[in-house]
Amino acid sequence: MTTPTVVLLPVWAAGHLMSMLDAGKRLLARSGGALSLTVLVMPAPGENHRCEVAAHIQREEASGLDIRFHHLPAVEPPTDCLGIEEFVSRFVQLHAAHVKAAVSGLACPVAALVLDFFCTTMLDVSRELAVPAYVYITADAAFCALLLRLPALHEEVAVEFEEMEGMVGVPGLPPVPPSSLPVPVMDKKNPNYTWFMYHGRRFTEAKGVIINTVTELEQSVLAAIGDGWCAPGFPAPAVYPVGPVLSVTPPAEQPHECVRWLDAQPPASVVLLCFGSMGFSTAAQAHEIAHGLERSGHRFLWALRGPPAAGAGPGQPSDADLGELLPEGFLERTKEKGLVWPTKAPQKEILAHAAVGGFVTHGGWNSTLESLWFGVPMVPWPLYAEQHLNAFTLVAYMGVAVAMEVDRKRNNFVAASELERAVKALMERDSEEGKRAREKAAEMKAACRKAVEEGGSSYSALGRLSEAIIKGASK
Ligand SMILES: COc1cc(-c2[o+]c3cc(O)cc([O-])c3cc2O[C@@H]2O[C@H](CO)[C@H](O)[C@H](O)[C@H]2O)cc(OC)c1O
Ligand SMILES: O=c1ccn([C@@H]2O[C@H](COP(=O)(O)OP(=O)(O)O)[C@@H](O)[C@H]2O)c(=O)[nH]1
Repeated sequence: MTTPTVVLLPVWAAGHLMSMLDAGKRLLARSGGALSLTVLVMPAPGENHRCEVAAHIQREEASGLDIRFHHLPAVEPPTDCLGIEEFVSRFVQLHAAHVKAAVSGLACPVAALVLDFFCTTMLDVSRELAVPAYVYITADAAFCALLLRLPALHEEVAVEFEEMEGMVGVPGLPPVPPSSLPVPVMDKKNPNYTWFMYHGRRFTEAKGVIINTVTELEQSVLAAIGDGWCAPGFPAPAVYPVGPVLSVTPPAEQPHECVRWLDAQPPASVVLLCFGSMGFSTAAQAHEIAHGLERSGHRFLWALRGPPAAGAGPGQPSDADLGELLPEGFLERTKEKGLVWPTKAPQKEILAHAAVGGFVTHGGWNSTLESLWFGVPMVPWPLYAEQHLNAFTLVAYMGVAVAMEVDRKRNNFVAASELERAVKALMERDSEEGKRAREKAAEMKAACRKAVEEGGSSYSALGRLSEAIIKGASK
């Protein structure tokens, strides 16, 4: 009989697709040849994403691993969506018939369907085809716990969360300030919110949730999910914390200009500022950052992107026009101390460099895991998606970051004085706050590395997952 296959259904966003593919490859290796991998590829909406996805797939196909890519037919994207979560969820839903046809048409037995958390509408397909389904969470366990809890929270809190008295209870987490909830949760009237509730409710129908996190990082939250505390009255999903799932590639033969600059800096002296694939600064905000950095006196590597160009999509920052974005004379005054990089930077290579001692980050989950993998403490500056929740957990729960005041009502504005304070608190040897975050980040670096080694927590979770899938396939 042919090897049973695990079918992955990722969404096209790089931070989702790559994470899921890497998790799938680890599962493949852990199954010892008992499973193969099939990836269903939805044609990404938008030329940019299509090219990015094609490049990733080309690289994977050249790797010689037992992965088959099955390209689904294109569908007409919905045109009346109010936000990204609604768009992604509805766009995925329109692929139901194609996913069903693709899965039922596979020549080998299908052991499991693994769905990105935006794809829970496909749980109907898995039920119709009697294929066990798992949900893959590209973010942390705290995000998973909140989504599981959201339908009940919705009933308990009649007003907008911002208007409620007190804190939000999420099992396993310290009380969460309403101002730290993810963007789509901040407006109950928006379909994005309804979709988040929908996905959270449907997580309980899956055989299990696979989370890109590490047990040692989120022990109490993972226990709360697994014990059914997040959605009482519904089946508790089996939990598989398999992270950190990151693709850390060997350094390039020709070191990048950022890396060459770092080579000339003292150990742990540089603060990196980088804001994910969608983050950008207006000129007003860039001025505040520049003044804050200059006044902090610390060395910096700043990946600066500008607002999307006319005609570009909302999630596509432009390469920075430094003359337009930075204060007069800033580059000249700081040329001995800093580098401003005006386009996408090689973030993982930078974080791996011994000269980097701190990271001001938008707090996307992949960036967070990369920072912890290299033991770099953070100052979170949340911008979009679930990043405000991440910022809270990094500071108040995991203890690996120093807090910074971000004005959510003013487009996540940070004043120069506040950035200066946070950078000093993070970087200075005699700062108690910084010392705590540095020690905890170093501890988590060790925990992350141990987790993926033989016998480690994530290695074991992957083993349990592989066994559960193989057992399900043989039924
Ligand atoms: C988690 O909830 C949200 C996710 C996203 C989101 O959307 C998205 C759309 C694209 O077209 C391209 C992307 O790269 C992309 C990425 C993305 O999520 C990122 O996922 C990471 C792993 O989960 C990480 O946690 C980051 O913080 C996310 O930005 C968008 C969104 O609202 C804007 C969400 O609520
Ligand atoms: O200038 C940049 C910005 C981002 N990234 C990478 O893009 C990913 C961002 O993922 P994350 O989940 O942090 O945030 P998102 O961009 O999805 O919001 C991470 O792997 C980063 O290393 C990068 O290499 N250079």
